[in-house]
Amino acid sequence: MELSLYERLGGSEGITKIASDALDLHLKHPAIATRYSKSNIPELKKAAANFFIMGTGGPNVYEGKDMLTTHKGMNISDVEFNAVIDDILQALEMNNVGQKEKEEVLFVLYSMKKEIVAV
Ligand code: HEM
Repeated sequence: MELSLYERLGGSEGITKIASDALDLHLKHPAIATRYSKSNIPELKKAAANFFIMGTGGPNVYEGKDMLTTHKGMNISDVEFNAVIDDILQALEMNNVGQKEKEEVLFVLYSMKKEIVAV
């Protein structure tokens, strides 16, 4: 049987590193950096890691809000959504994640677009 995406991304440790790298890239990304100017970055990194741990088939450790509630009223654009996805793909590459796993993550991220953009 194939291992879960969670396991193939390096489990909780691997995903925590990927989420942290992705957030660091967001903070340097001109299209989206200001969105996080009031955020508690360590807390947000933890929430992002836990969300991905749960969403890839790991333990159910996420205690944050659902994606629609989180992003409602933020008026997020397509450009911003693409910027977030670019950063996450770059973080996956920085952590030597394989092509198949990158494609699976991209698919999961893209499927959440309708709960995030212009909601
Ligand atoms: C598939 C794409 C995305 C995913 C999976 C995602 C995921 C998350 C998660 C898990 C949280 C934490 C919620 C909580 O702690 O309750 C969050 C918060 C947030 N997200 Fe997203 N997000 C995505 C796209 C975006 C985009 C495109 C933007 C705008 C550039 C954005 C801006 C924010 C902001 C500003 C917060 C709140 C930060 C805070 O409370 O300090 N997100 N997101």
